[in-house]
Amino acid sequence: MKQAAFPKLLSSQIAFDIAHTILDGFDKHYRLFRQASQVARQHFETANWTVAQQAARERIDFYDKRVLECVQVLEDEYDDSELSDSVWRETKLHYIGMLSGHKQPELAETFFNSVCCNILHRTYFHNDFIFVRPVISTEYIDTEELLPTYRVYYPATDGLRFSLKRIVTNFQLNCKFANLDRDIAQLEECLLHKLGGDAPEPNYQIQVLSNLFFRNKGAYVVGKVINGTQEFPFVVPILHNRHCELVLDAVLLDHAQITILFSFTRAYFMVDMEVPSAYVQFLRTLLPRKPRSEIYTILGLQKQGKTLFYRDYLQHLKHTADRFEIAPGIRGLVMLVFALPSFPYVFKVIKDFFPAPKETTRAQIKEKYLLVKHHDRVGRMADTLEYSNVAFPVERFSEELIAELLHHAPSLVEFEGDRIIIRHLYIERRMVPLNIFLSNAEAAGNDALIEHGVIEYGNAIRELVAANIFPGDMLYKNFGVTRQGRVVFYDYDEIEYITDCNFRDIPQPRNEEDEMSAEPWYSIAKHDVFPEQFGAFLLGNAKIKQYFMKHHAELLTKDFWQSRKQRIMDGFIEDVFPYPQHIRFRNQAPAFAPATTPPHLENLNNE
Ligand SMILES: Nc1ncnc2c1ncn2[C@@H]1O[C@H](COP(=O)(O)OP(=O)(O)OP(=O)(O)O)[C@@H](O)[C@H]1O
Repeated sequence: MKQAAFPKLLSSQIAFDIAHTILDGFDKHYRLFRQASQVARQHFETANWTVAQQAARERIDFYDKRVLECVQVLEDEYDDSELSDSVWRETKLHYIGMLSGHKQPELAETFFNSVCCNILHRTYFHNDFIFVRPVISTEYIDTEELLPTYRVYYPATDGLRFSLKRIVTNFQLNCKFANLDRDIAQLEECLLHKLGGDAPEPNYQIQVLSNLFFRNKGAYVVGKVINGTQEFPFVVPILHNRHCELVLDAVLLDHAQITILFSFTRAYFMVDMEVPSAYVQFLRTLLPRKPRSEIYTILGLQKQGKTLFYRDYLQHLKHTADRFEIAPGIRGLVMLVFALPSFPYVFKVIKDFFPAPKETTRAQIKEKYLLVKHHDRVGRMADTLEYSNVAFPVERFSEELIAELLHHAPSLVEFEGDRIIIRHLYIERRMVPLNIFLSNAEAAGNDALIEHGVIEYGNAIRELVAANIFPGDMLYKNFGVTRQGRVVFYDYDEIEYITDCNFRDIPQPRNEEDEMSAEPWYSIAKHDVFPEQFGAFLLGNAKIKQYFMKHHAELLTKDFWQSRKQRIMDGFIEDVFPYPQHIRFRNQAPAFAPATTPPHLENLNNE
C-alpha cells in the first residue's frame, strides 16, 4: 500500500473512514444494480431483446467491479502500518453503526466481507473482523416512507375482474395491450376455478409485489390470493405478441410450476427492489421450500445467495456426520467431483492435468464456467457457485477422496491443522447423472422412464441450441436429471457457441481407399462438427436408439444444426417458455415464435 499523504490519523478515525469508503462502495453498487433493473423495464417495453440480454449479462459483473474499485481506493489511501488488527476490528463496529436505517443491510454486510476478504489474510476471516454471522436484522426495516413492497387489492369490494385489471394497469407499462379485457377474463376464470367457489371471507385479498420481474422476453406479475384460510401464489407472464402489443400469456398457479420459474437453471430476474429482504420474505411465503440463498440468487443478488448458501452449508455440517465421497458415476477427465450424501450439492475441483484427448487449461475451463454464469441458462444448464479457499474438516473426508485430491489436484489442496483447504472449487446442485438414470430405468424394465429420459435429453439439447450453446460433449454422463425429472447439462469444459461451430456432412469417399480408411481421410478443422456421427456415440443401446429416433432423429442431421445456427446469425432470439405450453391462454402467439414448433417441444418446460 502507498504511504499515506496526510499525517497519521487517529486509528479510530481511520477505521471510521474505511467503513465509510466501503459503505459508499456498496451504495454505488446497489444504485447501479437498481438502475439496471429499471432500464430492464424500458427494454421490455421496446422489445429490445438483444440489448436486454446484454444488460442482464453485464449486471452480473457489477458486484466484483465495485469490490475491486473499493479495494483499490483503500490500498491507495492507507499504508499497511496504519492498518492494525484493532483498526479492522473498529472498522467493523463503525460499519455496524452506519447500517442502522439502511435499506439493504444484509447486502452491505456481504459487500464488507468481500472487500475485507480481498485485503486480509484468511486467518482474519472470523467474526471479529468480518460478518461471519449477520448483525443487522432485516425483519424490521422501516419501510414507512418507501413505496410499499407489495400492493393489496380487495376483490370483495371492487369485484375480481376490476381488481385484476387494476393490478395489471397499475404497473403502467408504456405499451399497448392487444386486448386486456379478453386476457383479464381468462385470468379471472382460472383464479375463480382455483378458489373453488368458496364464499368471500372478510380477509379476501390479492397481494401483488409492487414491481414486475423481467427476464428474457417476459415480464412477470408475482402475487398471492388469500381468502379465509386458503392462500395460493400466482404468477402472470406478460409477453409481446407479433404485433408488438402486450398480452397476458398464462397464469401459473401450480406450486411446482412457480418453483421451476425460479429454478437454479435459469437466468436471474431483473427486479427493482428498494428493500430486497422484503421481496425475499414475500417470495418465501410463495416458495416455502426454496432456501433464502436461492431466492436472493435468482433475484440477481448472487453474492448474497452465495453467503447464505455457505452459512447453510456450515449449519448442515454441524448437524450431520456423513463423509464426503467421490460422486457416483463416471469420473471426469478434467473435474474431480465429490459430494456429501446428506447434502443435495456436488463440489467440483479442476484437476491439475488432463489426459488426452483433452486439450485445455485450468484458465480455459474457468472461462467456460464463467460463460455459463453469464449466459441465459434456459432451464438447461446448472448454475454454479464459485468459491476460493474453502475449509473442510479432514475427518469428514474419505481416505479415497483425500488420495484422489492429492493425486489429481495437489496444487489446490492444503492442510491446516484438522482442516483441508481447497483453494478453488465450484458448487452445483446434485442431480442423477443421465447415464445412471437410464441404466436404472432399464434394469427396472421401465420403458416409460427410458423414453422420458430420452425425450428430455433431446429437448435439453434443442433448448441449449436455441440459446446458442453447443454442448461439445453430448454423452449422457454429462447431463443430470433433476428432482422434477428435467434433464440439465453440467459439463462445461467443451461448450462452444453454436455460431462458432461449422456443421458439416461427412464427405463421400473419393475411392476405395478412403472407404476402407480407419481414420478420417478428409481434413477436420477445430470447430467442425459432424452431426451424423452422434449416433455412433449415443445410440449403442437399442431401446435408447428406438426412442431417440422416434423423437429426435433430426438432431443427427446437419440441416437441423445449420438452420438453427442461421436463425441465430439472423438475429432471431428464440422463445423459451419457463412454463408448459398447455397453460397458455388461448389465441396467444408469441411475437417471435419459431416458425414450426415440433409437437414434442410443447412440453419443453414441463419440469
Ligand atoms: N451436478 C452433478 N450432480 C451429480 N453428479 C455430477 C454432477 N456434476 C458432475 N457429476 C458427476 O461427476 C462426473 C464428472 O463431472 P463432469 O462431467 O463435470 O466432469 P468432466 O471432467 O468435465 O467430465 P468429462 O471428462 O466428460 O469432460 C459426472 O460424470 C457425474 O458422474
